[in-house]
Amino acid sequence: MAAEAVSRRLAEAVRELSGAWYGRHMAAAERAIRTRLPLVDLVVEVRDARAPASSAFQPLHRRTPLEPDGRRVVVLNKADLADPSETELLVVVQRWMAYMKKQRSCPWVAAVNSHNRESIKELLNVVRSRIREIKHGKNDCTGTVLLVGIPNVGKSAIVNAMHQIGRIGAAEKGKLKHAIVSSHPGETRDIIGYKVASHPNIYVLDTPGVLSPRFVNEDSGPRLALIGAIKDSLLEEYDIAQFLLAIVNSREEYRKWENLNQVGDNTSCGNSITSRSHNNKRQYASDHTQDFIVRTVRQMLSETISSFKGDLGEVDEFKRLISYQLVSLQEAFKVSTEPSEDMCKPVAMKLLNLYRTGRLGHYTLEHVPDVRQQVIS
Ligand SMILES: Nc1nc2c(ncn2[C@@H]2O[C@H](COP(=O)(O)OP(=O)(O)OP(=O)(O)O)[C@@H](O)[C@H]2O)c(=O)[nH]1
Repeated sequence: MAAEAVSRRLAEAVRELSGAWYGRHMAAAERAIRTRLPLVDLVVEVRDARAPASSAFQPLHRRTPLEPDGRRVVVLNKADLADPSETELLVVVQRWMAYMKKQRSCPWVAAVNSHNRESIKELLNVVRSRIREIKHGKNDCTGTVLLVGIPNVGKSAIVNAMHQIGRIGAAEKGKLKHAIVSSHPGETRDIIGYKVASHPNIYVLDTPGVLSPRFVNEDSGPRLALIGAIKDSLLEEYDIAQFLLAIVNSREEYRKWENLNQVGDNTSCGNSITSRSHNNKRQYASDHTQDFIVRTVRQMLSETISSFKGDLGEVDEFKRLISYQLVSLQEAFKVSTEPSEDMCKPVAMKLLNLYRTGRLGHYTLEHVPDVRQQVIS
């Protein structure tokens, strides 16, 4: 309840923006994507594994979808940042639903980490086999794939990885292109094609991120702000950081940070989505415990939650803890500013950066039972 109150405040701030993120450029991109939808063989919809429902690409769902051909693959990217057990469960549930329905209209769902070679290879295999199916097994054909999604979900990172890993000829390797990857949303401005495979030839079109001005769900705004799909500059970073702390304080992850100084961090989750099935050392993500700042921040958060004497079920008490944590974090981050300057902003930005790069643990913001109905239909 108390955490929800913090979330509601951010939801209001997002609502007050009235879709300010949806500018002329995004509207033009949406039109261009719609024009291409009927022309391509396959659509790969990229979502954020931490918010699989809120990060759905609305333009696909508002109009007659691509089904019943089932020419859609849903990629839950940034699986390394989500709670691995929740992502795996969602993928399994979704695949079962597809199997039970025995319809090709259910999209194939894959959890991916675009920084992980094996993960991208698996995705390439799925795309390749889908294209072969659609082209009736012909190897000498050409397939086109439209990669769509909201801003900052990692479309360009995926296309770069597929382009580099895809089995294209040595001569073609010299012509490798690079899509712009950035931690800020809205960097991709044009639709650009990349060859990712031969026999059959497969071209993937990377598209600009499009986030609809209105969300289906009231709770989506804060989640989309936290995962970085909405430009931080449109909101107060401090509000987003408070929402993040509300989540951290409500989950159990901090308990693993209690004894950081004594025995080292035993929170190593690795990248269990992709690492479980492969024995490649490089697939294990760092748990960042060698990073002094990360350790200090985790420890500080753990201590402040454990030692808090107030009632965390009470909204005011819960907010008091968050305010206290944000002040304590100034020291942990070694933020020093002039007395006249606002210390909150740099602290909030640093905290968000830790979360968005997976250094503050693995949090899925939407749980499987809640999203199953709406998530991947
Ligand atoms: N941890 C992690 N970070 C990722 C992953 N994929 C992408 N990123 C990061 O997410 C940020 C956004 O990636 P982009 O590829 O630029 O996202 P995009 O969807 O093309 O963004 P737009 O240009 O806004 O449409 C970058 O900082 C990437 O490094 C992933 O699987 N895991």
